[in-house]
Amino acid sequence: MQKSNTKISMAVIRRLPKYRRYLEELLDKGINRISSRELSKIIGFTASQIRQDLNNFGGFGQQGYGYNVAALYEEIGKILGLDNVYNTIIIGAGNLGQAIANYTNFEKAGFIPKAMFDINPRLIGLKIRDIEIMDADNIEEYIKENNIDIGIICTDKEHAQDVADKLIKSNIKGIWNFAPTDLNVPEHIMLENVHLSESLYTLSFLLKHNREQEDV
Ligand SMILES: NC(=O)c1ccc[n+]([C@@H]2O[C@H](COP(=O)([O-])OP(=O)(O)OC[C@H]3O[C@@H](n4cnc5c(N)ncnc54)[C@H](O)[C@@H]3O)[C@@H](O)[C@H]2O)c1
Repeated sequence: MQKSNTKISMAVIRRLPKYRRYLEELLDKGINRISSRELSKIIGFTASQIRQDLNNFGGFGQQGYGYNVAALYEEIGKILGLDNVYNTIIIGAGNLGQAIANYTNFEKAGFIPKAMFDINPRLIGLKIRDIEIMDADNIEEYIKENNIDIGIICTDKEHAQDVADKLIKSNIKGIWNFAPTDLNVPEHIMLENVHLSESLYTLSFLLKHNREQEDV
């Protein structure tokens, strides 16, 4: 029973992949039923936080029984849209772009890498696994002809906004941005940033101040 999740806070949504990861581990161990208290022990959120989070989506637990791990895992996957398949392209076929192209688990989760794009003539025409690196001049045409949902930006930060503008013009739906810059995108484009250096500098702070990390 899934309620509309339009009003769910981003804080809750950002916890869902973690729930799903722990539930997958439980399934791998053959555990099919878990109480919010037991889940709390392994995941680190309080039991009431867990109940509150999952109630947002209609609640999957039953008093005295707890949660059915497989059902909850599947439902969270659906809420996250992981029952869909997404066509993706990677723009910037350098170190990071190639690493992402080589990481087959994204593909297994339904994020299909259809092509890569670069401006470097030495890269154009090469393949990473079976994914061809194409000339960045052809991005817009390719997106329109191949029903691409997500553009993954792996260029340097100086070119990232130009690339984003091209993606937006071609009616891309989502952008996964790895360049360390804040992109300007219209509201209808879903944008998710991965700023690795910010995470590293947070670790630096934690080391310097010897503070334990807290989940918010
Ligand atoms: N490699 C990492 O682990 C890492 C870590 C943190 C952040 N990042 C960020 O990710 C991005 C990529 O890093 P990298 O190490 O892969 O860099 P890289 O220099 O190896 O690759 C960048 C690629 O983007 C291409 N490019 C530049 N402008 C382009 C355009 N307009 N269209 C298409 N391709 C274009 C370049 O030719 C190059 O091949 C950078 O913004 C970097 O700051 C990378």
